[in-house]
Amino acid sequence: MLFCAPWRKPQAESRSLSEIYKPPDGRLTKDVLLGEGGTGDVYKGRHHRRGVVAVKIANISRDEESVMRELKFLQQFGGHKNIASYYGAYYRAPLTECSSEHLEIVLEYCGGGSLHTLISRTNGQIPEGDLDWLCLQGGFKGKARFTP
Ligand SMILES: Nc1ncnc2c1ncn2[C@@H]1O[C@H](COP(=O)(O)OP(=O)(O)OP(=O)(O)O)[C@@H](O)[C@H]1O
Repeated sequence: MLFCAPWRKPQAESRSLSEIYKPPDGRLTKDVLLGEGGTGDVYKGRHHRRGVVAVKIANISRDEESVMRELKFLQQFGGHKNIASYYGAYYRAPLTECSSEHLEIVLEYCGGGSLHTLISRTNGQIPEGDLDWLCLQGGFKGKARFTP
């Protein structure tokens, strides 16, 4: 049986985003562009402790609410076997007065590519065994089964 936690009014966060999401203690590098999403571009990168990761550059100046919603989701569900793990987020101040503030969201790198890529690559003819596996999973991170 499922129980819902009682709703509590969120406490006003008095700290700034730059205080909450401090830049990493080590280095986070970005390499090739993996894709573009609603909240920002995603790069393959390397984190000093996690190794190969995906880094989403989320523009908080443009739509802070969507970015925070996505972050909340990742913090809550990132440990699920079908959802990329969330490793942390780092605040990047604007470089100039005209540029934007960003959060660099560090995620588990999923090397299998997207379902969309798989459909295109197989011309819509996903092998039956793979299809069974995908349906059973209800989604996929692509870590085990497919290679890019
Ligand atoms: N953890 C990851 N590992 C590998 N590639 C990723 C990862 N996350 C995203 N990508 C790549 O970046 C693309 C954009 O991902 P993103 O999650 O930002 O957007 P989306 O899910 O396609 O759309 P939306 O932002 O609207 O939810 C994906 O299609 C995928 O190619």
